[in-house]
Amino acid sequence: MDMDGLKRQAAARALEHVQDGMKVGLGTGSTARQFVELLGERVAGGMKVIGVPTSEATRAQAEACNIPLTTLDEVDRLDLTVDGADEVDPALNLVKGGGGALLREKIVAAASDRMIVIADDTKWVDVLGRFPLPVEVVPFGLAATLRAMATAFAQSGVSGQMGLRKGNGGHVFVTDGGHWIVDAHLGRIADAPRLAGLLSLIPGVVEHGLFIGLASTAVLAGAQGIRVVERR
Ligand SMILES: O=C(CO)[C@H](O)[C@H](O)COP(=O)(O)O
Repeated sequence: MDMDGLKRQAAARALEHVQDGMKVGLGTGSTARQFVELLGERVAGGMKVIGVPTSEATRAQAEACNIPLTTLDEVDRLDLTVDGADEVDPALNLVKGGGGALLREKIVAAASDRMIVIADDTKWVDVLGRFPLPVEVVPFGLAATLRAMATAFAQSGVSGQMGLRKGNGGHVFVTDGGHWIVDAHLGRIADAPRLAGLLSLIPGVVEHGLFIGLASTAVLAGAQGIRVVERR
């Protein structure tokens, strides 16, 4: 089966957890896209749910699928968020933000009673860090923020190149929130919670792509079938 087929399988399994009347966070990326498409089919069939999208791209897709939407200004908690990830480790800590939506993704996940991560099984890693860590920053004072990030890396025992993410045409990639993203090539993050805490202390860092203790379930689709991992 091709990658899209695996992503769809994971999305379909997560859909089994969506019940009538739920408020659902809608993730971003190619795997979350499969979930939104399948949810749209359920809505067309009469299921009553209300979604909160984690990006403008997901909002556009959900609207096209006629999924009713709301915001976190209008509802308090969400029952469930279903989102993809760039990496998942055995503690269900994640690297996210490959699609640049990490800030809204984390806000929505943190407002949810449960987060189910859906992915093909290439995203499963023993230790986070093979995928470059996205860090959303404000443009003002970028050099100072990069220096502070390098210090945070050293204090948590990692190092590596940092690069400002470029989008189409080589222009700086701008997030839905109007910020920039620095991708940090760290290789191996032995203590992800510590690094997450240190990055959160830096004034110019808006948010980082380490999702610690947010995911409760991972649904991983591979050639051998689907594996469901619950956080202990
Ligand atoms: O964090 C994300 C977007 O900010 C995505 O969930 C992550 O990049 C995985 O994307 P895909 O499902 O396309 O592999």
